[in-house]
Amino acid sequence: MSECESAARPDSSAAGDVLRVDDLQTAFPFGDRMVNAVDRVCFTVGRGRIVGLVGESGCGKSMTALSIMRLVPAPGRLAGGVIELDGHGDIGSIPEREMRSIRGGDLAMIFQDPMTSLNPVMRVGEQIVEGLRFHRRISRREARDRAIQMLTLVGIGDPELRAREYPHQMSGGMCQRVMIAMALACEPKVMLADEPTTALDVTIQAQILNLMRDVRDRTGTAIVLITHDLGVVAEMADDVCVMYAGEIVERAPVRCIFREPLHPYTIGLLESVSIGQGAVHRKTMLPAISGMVPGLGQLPGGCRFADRCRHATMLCKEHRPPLEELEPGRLVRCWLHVENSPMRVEPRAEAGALSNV
Ligand SMILES: Nc1ncnc2c1ncn2[C@@H]1O[C@H](COP(=O)(O)OP(=O)(O)OP(=O)(O)O)[C@@H](O)[C@H]1O
Repeated sequence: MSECESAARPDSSAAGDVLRVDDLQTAFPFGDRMVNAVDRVCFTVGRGRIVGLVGESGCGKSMTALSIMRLVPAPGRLAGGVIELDGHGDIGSIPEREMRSIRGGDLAMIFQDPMTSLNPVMRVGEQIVEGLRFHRRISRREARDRAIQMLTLVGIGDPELRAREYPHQMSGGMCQRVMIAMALACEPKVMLADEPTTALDVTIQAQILNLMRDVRDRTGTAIVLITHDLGVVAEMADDVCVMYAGEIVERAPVRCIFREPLHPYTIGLLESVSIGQGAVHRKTMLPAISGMVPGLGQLPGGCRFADRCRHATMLCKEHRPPLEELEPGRLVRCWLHVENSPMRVEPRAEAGALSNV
């Protein structure tokens, strides 16, 4: 059994999990060995829930999503674990041919740059129609009606006219809406969204986030939202997975992450932003956490955050902490919170004590 297989699901379990990722490992060659860029990652996503994957650049967020899509770039490869998608079983081990019918169907992904998904030489309406015809047995006419319906759903005015345009005739925000329309056309059970608003200006960003939440409410599609932006997480996510150097270091309902973060890395991330009046703002003065995420060649044997953590002891440097379940849906990978650890502190006292990471 994996270290988190027995751990309780986040709050989502009541709604029924549509995605269960367990012990996911994705490896890349480094010198003469394989190193896990995604290391034993576990989380679940309930129907209609939004799970935020957060962490600095290089923490393994995108690679986790690409692994779930089975799109790991060579020479990387899935090295272990289970990816259970509702109605399909473990999609980590099915033949590629079968996977192709799931990608863009029950499992969709949108990227930061819509141009990675949109075909520049095909009219956008036609692109949605093509996706629908590949995944669903419907006539061209039905597919065309559905494409217009989807463009309307994502807030594109004059959809009949817009459907005949090419991506280069549209703004970045419009293209992102088209990509979301494409991703949602087949009513996926899960949509993986990798920094979907990072490239957009603030007003459009808010519109796209509202749109995603609205679509989730209307369709019940579950969303895995990848971002380095805690403001987006605070606004959108139900549950949060904080990633560091390929591992999940904290997993909790969103309110716990903001009110009572436990992992020194989560606390450091929160200290690099200020939260007020319901919004999260980036501070300009910091960085609150000095140092950098270790590269694949320098992953330490013990706690991967130890070199940047002011609480680190020899125990942390030499031994990898387990992902400890403190209460259902609340998990943390830090010796400060492991039962019987000599470093253990009481969670509530510690939230204040650690405020200065
Ligand atoms: N094609 C590749 N070959 C080798 N290593 C890779 C490759 N792609 C990613 N990695 C490594 O995998 C790790 C995780 O990268 P990943 O892109 O998933 O991080 P991320 O958290 O999504 O960061 P960002 O927000 O910058 O995309 C990093 O150490 C990165 O260097």
